[in-house]
Amino acid sequence: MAGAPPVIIWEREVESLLHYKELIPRLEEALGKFSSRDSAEVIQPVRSTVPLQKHNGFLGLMPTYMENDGVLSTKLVCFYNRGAGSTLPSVSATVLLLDPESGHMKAVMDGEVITSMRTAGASAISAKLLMRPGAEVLAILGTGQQALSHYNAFTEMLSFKEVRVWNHRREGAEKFCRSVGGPVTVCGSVEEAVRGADVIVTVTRSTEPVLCGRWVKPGAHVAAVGACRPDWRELDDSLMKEAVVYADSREGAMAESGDVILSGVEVFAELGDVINGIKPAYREKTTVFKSLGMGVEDAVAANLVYKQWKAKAYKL
Ligand SMILES: NC(=O)C1=CN([C@@H]2O[C@H](COP(=O)(O)OP(=O)(O)OC[C@H]3O[C@@H](n4cnc5c(N)ncnc54)[C@H](O)[C@@H]3O)[C@@H](O)[C@H]2O)C=CC1
Ligand SMILES: O=C([O-])C1=[NH+]CCC1
Repeated sequence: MAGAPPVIIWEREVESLLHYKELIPRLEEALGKFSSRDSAEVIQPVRSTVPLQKHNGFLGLMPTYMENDGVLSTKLVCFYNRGAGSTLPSVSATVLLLDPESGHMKAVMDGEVITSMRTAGASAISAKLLMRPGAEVLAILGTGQQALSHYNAFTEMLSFKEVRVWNHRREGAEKFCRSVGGPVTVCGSVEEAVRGADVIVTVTRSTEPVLCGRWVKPGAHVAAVGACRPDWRELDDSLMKEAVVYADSREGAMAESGDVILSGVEVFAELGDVINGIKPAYREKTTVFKSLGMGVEDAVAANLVYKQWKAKAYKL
């Protein structure tokens, strides 16, 4: 017999219920649980992906089960490499939260805010763990959705004296500056943006390297978020070979990251290995965190949204 119908929690409401201060500690815990490879903690296969050739995109299916926490979810995410003229978003997502015992659907949620915030949250964790102490300059390459969430997460959770942005279309960077709260410098080239930067975030839709190792200060930390297909790149070979490479999921990076696969480098550790104290954080070296995005990040974010929604609905 079917249970109660699922609640529907859409974009504005997700936005009002999800906050980095609550999300980031849960993400950190989840990354650690994922890397423990304990099936009672997290079961999360590498996402299966269906090409949407006609639309230059992909549908990714991202199921996750956290038995000990009683959380079962799946995200359906479509991501596209849109042409310059398109007004449609590059990422469109829905998260389904289920009761693991009955299989009934508890909630259907907008997944775009969740995707933006959990991705930026994971990158902020990578910077907290891997950037040099006293980091002052943040450079963001790309000025779309992920750039905005990364700006918000990094300025809220960490502290920088200077934020620089670059976009392949200058008007995009200028619009970004007008839309954020604090001071940001628009740079005319990638080199200008990243020279001397302590932390660099790459959040572009590029399929070719945009960031070259020769411009990157030794000891800088790079959170590489775009290029989530095996033949897409954001970082050049010299940077990949110079850096100690961390990833959210080793299997994910080896299956999906063009920067890892095509440069031929090894993933040194998962972020969760560092969180679990299994692998060191080489803060003094140049480090790359290759983010592909994981279902477990969506699961904890969606579970948090659902709990907050229930607390609000029932005034708990
Ligand atoms: N690692 C993860 O968990 C996630 C990764 N992504 C990926 O992150 C990237 C950014 O996503 P969004 O911010 O949502 O996209 P968006 O479309 O909102 O922003 C993309 C930015 O890249 C710029 N861009 C487009 N073509 C470019 C090119 N050839 N060279 C340099 N810059 C270019 C655009 O002007 C824009 O500033 C995408 O590749 C997306 O697939 C998105 C969600 C999660
Ligand atoms: O994890 C995620 O949701 C995505 N990774 C690449 C595009 C969307």
